[in-house]
Amino acid sequence: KIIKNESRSNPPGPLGLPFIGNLHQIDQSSFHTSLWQLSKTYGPIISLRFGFVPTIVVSSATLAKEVLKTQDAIFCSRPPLIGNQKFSYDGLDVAFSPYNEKWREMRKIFTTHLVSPYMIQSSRYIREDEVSRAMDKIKTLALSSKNVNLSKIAKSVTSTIMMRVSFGKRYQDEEERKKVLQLLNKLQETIMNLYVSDIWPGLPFVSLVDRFMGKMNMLEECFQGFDMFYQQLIDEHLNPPNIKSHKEKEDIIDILLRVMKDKLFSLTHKHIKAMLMNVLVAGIDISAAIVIWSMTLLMKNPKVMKKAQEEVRIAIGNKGKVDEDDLSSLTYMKAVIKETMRLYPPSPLLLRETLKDTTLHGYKIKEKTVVHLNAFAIGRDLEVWANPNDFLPERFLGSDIDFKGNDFELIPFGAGRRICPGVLMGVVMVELLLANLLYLYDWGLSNDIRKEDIDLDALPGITMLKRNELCLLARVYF
Ligand code: HEM
Repeated sequence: KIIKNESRSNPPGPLGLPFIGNLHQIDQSSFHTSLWQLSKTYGPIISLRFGFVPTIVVSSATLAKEVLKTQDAIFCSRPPLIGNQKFSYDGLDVAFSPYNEKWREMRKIFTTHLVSPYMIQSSRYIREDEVSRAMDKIKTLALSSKNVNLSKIAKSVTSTIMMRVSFGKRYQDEEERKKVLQLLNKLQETIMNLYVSDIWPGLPFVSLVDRFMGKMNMLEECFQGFDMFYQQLIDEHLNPPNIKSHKEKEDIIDILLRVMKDKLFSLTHKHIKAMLMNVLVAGIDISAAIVIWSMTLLMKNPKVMKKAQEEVRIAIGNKGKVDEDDLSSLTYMKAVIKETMRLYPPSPLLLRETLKDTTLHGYKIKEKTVVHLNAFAIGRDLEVWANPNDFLPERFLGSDIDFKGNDFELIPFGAGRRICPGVLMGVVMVELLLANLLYLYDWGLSNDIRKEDIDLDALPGITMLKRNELCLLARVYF
């Protein structure tokens, strides 16, 4: 009788096996789609068990509101997974830290110093400069009828911008920037690894198994690569070389070292490195992913492409480039970006952990339950979206729905206490790059490819990146 009562108070879900739970029912290479499929069978709240770890998956806007607003104070922590712990210097950062006083301090530093409106304004010249350099590169390719690898270009732009903003120098040395991009790819891969220690915490020898399987080495190697890179940059900032020629305005490392010196917060170099990790991981891949998915969907929907190009070309006239001041007038392009993030939210799953026992949708949820909010599934929820599989930016015209954390059917940046603090910085970078691509060039496919052939496959990882690079032909319009 007791067992029956207990099972009724748990959210529904597929029956698991002893010891492994539901691990065998999930496709790790496409975690969010796998969870989405399960939600179609079991409903907007499912309970799963990965090894010993109780997990729930939330896949409707109504329940997302309950989790991210009504009960945000209970659902606002993050689970201490092996990979996240490693890359956050054991939770010294903002993104992976559990919810506690220290996190509040770090988040305050992040929002008031690193991604504040002032910081966004003062780094504007960097974004405009980098986007304009990328447009010149595309022009050269266009004039010689060579393919433009937009995936490469988008990552190159977002990485150069974020590295200039963070470290105060422009990485002309391709090798060094490529090394950082490679480390970021490795991070995406290692962080998605299944660690035995995460699945069966508390069992003896689990960490030895992870070690034996080479996973810890991979993690350590990637982490050390970043750590050495950051340390070198911090040292350079503490003992700057005499030649000041390349020094830009105050960068993120300068700011954090200043905060450390002012002793307002008890910062160490490790805290600084953990925050740099957040800036790079969040700023580079995610912003590039949005631009690449937008261009992919525009290529597959030529009418939408035409409308977006007409808008920007009429708004900008013969000026020759789109500046950040011009972005506010590009209503249709902004709708294109929203629609892209509805279908391809670059962080498809928001990861949370409960701080105490609670009740959700009539079900009992225990303290330290891992929670996946499936933004991907919510963006395709038939209850809230008409024709969810169609790419229709028009649905956002004249609609108040935004991604600022108040509309729970569209949560590419999350919501509540843990909402992305970098929204403004990310969005302006995405809009500036996309607007210039649409304004300056007409885009086409090589002869042997039809628009139907462009695939929509995604790579596994915490960021949903397009698996195959998007290569297009550009024709100079201006
Ligand atoms: C443009 C694209 C971006 C998207 C779509 C995005 C998305 C997200 C999402 C979904 C979360 C988790 C929110 C939650 O759990 O509710 C997040 C957190 C975070 N993002 Fe972003 N992000 C973007 C850009 C940036 C940028 C440019 C930065 C920094 C420079 C940044 C820094 C962070 C940090 C530090 C967190 C952790 C917040 C916390 O846990 O308190 N993001 N982001």
